[in-house]
Amino acid sequence: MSKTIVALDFSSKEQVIDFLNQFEEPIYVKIGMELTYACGLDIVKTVKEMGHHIFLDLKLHDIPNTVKGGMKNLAKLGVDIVNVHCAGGIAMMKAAIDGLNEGAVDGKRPLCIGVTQLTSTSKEAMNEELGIPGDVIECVKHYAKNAKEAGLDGVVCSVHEAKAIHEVCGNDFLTVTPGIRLADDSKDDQKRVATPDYAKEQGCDYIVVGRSITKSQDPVSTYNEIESMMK
Ligand SMILES: O=c1ccn([C@@H]2O[C@H](COP(=O)(O)O)[C@@H](O)[C@H]2O)c(=O)[nH]1
Repeated sequence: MSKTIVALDFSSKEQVIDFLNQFEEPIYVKIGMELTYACGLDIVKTVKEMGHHIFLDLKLHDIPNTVKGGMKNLAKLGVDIVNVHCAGGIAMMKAAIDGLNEGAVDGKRPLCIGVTQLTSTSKEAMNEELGIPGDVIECVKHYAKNAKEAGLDGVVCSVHEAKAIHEVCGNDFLTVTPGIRLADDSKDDQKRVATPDYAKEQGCDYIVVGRSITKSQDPVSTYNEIESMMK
């Protein structure tokens, strides 16, 4: 199984098909808000039929009953991973798992992971704008422990927190890490970034890579380069 999840941040089905047609083997992809809001959930079926593994990144965050109902319907799509915001709390995360179990296809529910602090959030923004004191790593570890208590399978965090999360939640608890950049890449809107080599060193289970691959002159060779750093 590949360790690199490619973020399909496109706005049309045609762009997605053109992009994926460049790859000879199935890859792991992430379908997020941009694509879902442009194409609807039908895009999941299209990408699944092309044979790719899917992380459906819709980051649910609502009252427990609503999240449970939403997850029940998402589970029926047969995707591999879904997610919620840890900030929704333990009861909400437990409800997400209940909904996924109710909607499970052939008794198998998607993995569910919790977003801790977005990789676009700096310590300063977390302290001053969000009103959460302390270091990012402390908040991320706290959210990860809540996610584990709720029965989630792992969290979304930056590479810089992955090792600490495995120490407190165990090595089986998944760390899925966006904010990945090659050494010469622009950080764009990301703040807590790292290279694929460093992600490997820190024991990240999966890395999520968007623009470094999708905007590359040669997406397949960039993908292969990144994937080889994770092996
Ligand atoms: O904390 C988070 C959670 C999700 N993301 C998503 O990952 C990709 C990253 O894209 P890049 O182009 O590689 O920056 C994007 O789809 C985000 O929605 C994240 O970056 N950070």
